[in-house]
Amino acid sequence: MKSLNNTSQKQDQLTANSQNEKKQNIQVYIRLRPFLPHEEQEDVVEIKSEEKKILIKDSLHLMESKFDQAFDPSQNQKQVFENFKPYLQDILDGYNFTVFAYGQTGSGKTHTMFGADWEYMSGHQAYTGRDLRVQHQSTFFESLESDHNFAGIIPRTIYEVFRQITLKREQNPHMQISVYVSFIQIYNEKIYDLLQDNQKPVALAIHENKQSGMYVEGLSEYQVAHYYDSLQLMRRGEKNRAIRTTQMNVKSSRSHTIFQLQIERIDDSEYQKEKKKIKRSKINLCDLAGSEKINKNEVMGGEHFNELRSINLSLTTLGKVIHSLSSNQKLPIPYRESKLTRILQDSLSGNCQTFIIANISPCSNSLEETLSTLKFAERAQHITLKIKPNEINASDFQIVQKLQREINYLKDLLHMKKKGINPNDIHQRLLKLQEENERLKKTHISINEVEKLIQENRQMKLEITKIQQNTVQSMRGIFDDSKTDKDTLKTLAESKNLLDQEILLNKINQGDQSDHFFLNTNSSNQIILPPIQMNSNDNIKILFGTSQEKPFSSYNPSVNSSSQRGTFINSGKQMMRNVLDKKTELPMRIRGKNNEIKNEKGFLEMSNAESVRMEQKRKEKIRILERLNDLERIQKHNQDKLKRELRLLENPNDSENNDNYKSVSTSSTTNIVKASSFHTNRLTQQNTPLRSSSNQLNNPINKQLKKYESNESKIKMLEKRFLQNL
Ligand SMILES: Nc1ncnc2c1ncn2[C@@H]1O[C@H](COP(=O)(O)OP(=O)(O)OP(=O)(O)O)[C@@H](O)[C@H]1O
Repeated sequence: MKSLNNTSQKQDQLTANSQNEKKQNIQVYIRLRPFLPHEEQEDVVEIKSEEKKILIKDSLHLMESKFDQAFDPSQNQKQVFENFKPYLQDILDGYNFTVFAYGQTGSGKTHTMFGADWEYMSGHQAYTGRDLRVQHQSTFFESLESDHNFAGIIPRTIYEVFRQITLKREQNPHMQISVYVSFIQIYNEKIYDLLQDNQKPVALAIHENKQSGMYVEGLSEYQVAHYYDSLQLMRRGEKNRAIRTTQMNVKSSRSHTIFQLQIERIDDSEYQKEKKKIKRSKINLCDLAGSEKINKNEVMGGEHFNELRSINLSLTTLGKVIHSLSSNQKLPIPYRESKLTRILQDSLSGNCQTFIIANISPCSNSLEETLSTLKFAERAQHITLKIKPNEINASDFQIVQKLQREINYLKDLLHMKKKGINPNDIHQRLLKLQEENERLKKTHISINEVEKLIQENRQMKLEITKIQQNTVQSMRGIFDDSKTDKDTLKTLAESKNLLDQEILLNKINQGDQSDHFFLNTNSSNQIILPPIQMNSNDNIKILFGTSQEKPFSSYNPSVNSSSQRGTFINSGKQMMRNVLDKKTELPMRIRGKNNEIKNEKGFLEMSNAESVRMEQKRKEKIRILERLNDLERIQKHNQDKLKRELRLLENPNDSENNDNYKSVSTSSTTNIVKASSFHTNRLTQQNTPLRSSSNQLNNPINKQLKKYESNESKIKMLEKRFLQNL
């Protein structure tokens, strides 16, 4: 099969309208997947890839259709991607790019977009060998150049974008290019962020504005510096995706997903400074949920039925939108009837180079669905899009942002007025609150001694935390100094306890600086433990650095020879340190209402094992904090008692304070002296008994002190129990 392998061919299809504007039809590619092992091999669908045609022939149908490309089952992932590659050359010039995979359930959409399914393949005859699987998997991570069969369009597009960025930077070092990744899921007609905590899914809303077109409010956008970060985010999202086993597919995607890359490019060179331009492009890579007929004979749960209804609603709307856009009559376009069409509105009718991959199955029992997919694909071919680069002046951008802020401020004022609140009132209230705070602070100073005690308690709390940490370390530390580094690594790989793994890695980090142990590192500064140590996928420790510290800043995807690669590899220990320090954060921004952007720190998972470890740590932290809160409550109770005591001493005639004081025979001054000496004693040597004149036992202060001491011992007991429980 010949692919569209050069830019000139592509240019033929584009009609220059104005200087940078081009007209282009939606490009439609057909991909026929191979028969799966359990499927009966029949000869009803044929692909003539040279002629870009598909032929359907069975007893009832005979039909031939031509598309922009037609891929037969022998064509691998790399060959398919080669057809998109030339279009990605424009991506840094501000052109938008969308690919979506459409087709019946089980027709190969996820395979095409993401890549081969490792888990499923491991059970496959041809891929049962664990070593072979591991080998393929690491190929997938290491270099897409040499992987032909596994990685799909999404990883290959990311790789290509970063390759383009490297080339652009080589040409112009003043070029500032930022890449942001987000990952959306549309499930049951609700939009979710696949990169946020999947335990608490929050449905997000879509908005539109002139600056950025359609956008999802609250969606996280992670800033990534290279291919590996983006790939990790892709895998994190994949894990959070809704899937189900259906009659047609063991792992059927029940949601539409859109993996987004936003690229912002600013030329910062001197001669550009006056008229600095920002070029922005958006890449949407969509894996649609598969169309599936409701089978009357299948017992289907309510949830499954709802999924199907939502999937069918959005796919029917997509069909209607395509029909309206491709027809000559001016029909209303029902974008708003589903979330999918609303999000894809820009890609379907606006300023975007759009590609549809129509996936089909070779089986005769899927023929009806195949024909419906082909009908959809034929219509989509007729849609023409006007494409131009997204470019704005940097100064315009700043002005727009400032205006946006002002608008928001005015909106807030309006909102307050509507609610009957005078903004001046709010200011007054704020001032009063500040005054009140000042007053409270002063009162606080007058009970200085008590403050000291509080300080002491804080110190105690710190010590408790320290003890806890030491206990955790000593209880969990399993490493043995006499072990060789190789043994240490072996223990690490075999260890089921993730915390043990971390401690061991820390030991390696902090330990002997000479190269006693051997770590495999590849071209991309990944660390791979030797295969003999692999018991499960989790033991393959492939660790990634992140953009902030740039541990892998010398990463250059364009370099292929292994000798050149060798020069990139730092010391393995150094890299481990990079990974184990708090380097798991990426800059992240979240789009708010009215296109405001909030900058935050985002977390990037290292691996499945890593994420489990993080979760364990989080739970541990919560548990410890809860315990500490308990302790703090008891301490506070004691402090309050002491405060009351002190107040009483300062003002002994205050009858409200305590009736017991009426019976105190000694003078108030004496008591004050005693109380202060107690506090001083508490601060220096806790167990020094209080010396007083006569009726020690009857003295109410002593009674209180006794109570305090008994509470103290209670606290100690609690601490002890707490530490034992750890
Ligand atoms: N080109 C291909 N080569 C080899 N195997 C393939 C190919 N396309 C699909 N498959 C296999 O077919 C099965 C179904 O594919 P996949 O899950 O990608 O379908 P899908 O269209 O995404 O389904 P759904 O809509 O239900 O999620 C998988 O086991 C996949 O590995």
